[in-house]
Amino acid sequence: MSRALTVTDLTVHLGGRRVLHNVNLALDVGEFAGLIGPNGAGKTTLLRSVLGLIRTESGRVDVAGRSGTQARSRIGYVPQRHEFAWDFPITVEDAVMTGRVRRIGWLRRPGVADFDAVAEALERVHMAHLRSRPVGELSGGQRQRVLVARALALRPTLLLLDEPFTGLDMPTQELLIELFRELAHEDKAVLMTTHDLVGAIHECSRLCLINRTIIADGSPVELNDPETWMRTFSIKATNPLLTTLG
Ligand SMILES: Nc1ncnc2c1ncn2[C@@H]1O[C@H](COP(=O)(O)OP(=O)(O)OP(=O)(O)O)[C@@H](O)[C@H]1O
Repeated sequence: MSRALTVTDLTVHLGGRRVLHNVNLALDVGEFAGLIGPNGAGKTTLLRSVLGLIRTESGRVDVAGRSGTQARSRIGYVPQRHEFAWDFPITVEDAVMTGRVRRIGWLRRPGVADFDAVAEALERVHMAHLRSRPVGELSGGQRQRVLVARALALRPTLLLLDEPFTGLDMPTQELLIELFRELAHEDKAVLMTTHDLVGAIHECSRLCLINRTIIADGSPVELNDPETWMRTFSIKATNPLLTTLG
């Protein structure tokens, strides 16, 4: 099993406040991990730090044994849906091709390999038949599938997903969860933030509980101590969430 991601002693300050403190996390190819924590816990900040989009105070990020720009070229990122410019007048195929820009270079034209990667990514999310549709005409579920295809077009080693199920109906959630599991079984590691705790416990092979730092990390079965969940979410022992999670 090869290591896809290593985060070592990562500390991040934003707006003069410490948002992440000494975060340590390691993920192997084959793992489908859920990054779980309350609002403001630093989940998105951690993903954006791994992507190199946020200046870190200290610490180190390695992707597939590399750091810096080389490492980032191995990451596929699915941002929250509202972060994409859906009113931009481009087709589904063009939107997915933007995922290849780092590989193609800003001023070059896409080649055969790029069109192949885009076609394959669209097939995987069942969107090939809509490749010529303007992105502004898509439903929420279709938009989410475009974002996933855009990340896959890069053929990444590590896939980072920021709340991919928000506002999706059950069939679309099922299609995506099945895809994420398959991708992990192939040659990737998948790290997903989610507020769907029950779903994460059922679907993820690993859970990373975070509240500014990693509170606990293990398989859903290993994380059976209510104290851990109480610390992560700052809740009392009587909170119904603990009963729901079993
Ligand atoms: N650009 C910024 N400048 C200052 N503070 C920021 C900035 N971005 C995020 N923060 C703060 O960092 C903390 C972590 O935010 P982040 O979005 O990473 O949390 P999260 O766990 O993803 O939350 P949620 O579940 O609500 O999406 C929050 O307190 C937030 O207000």
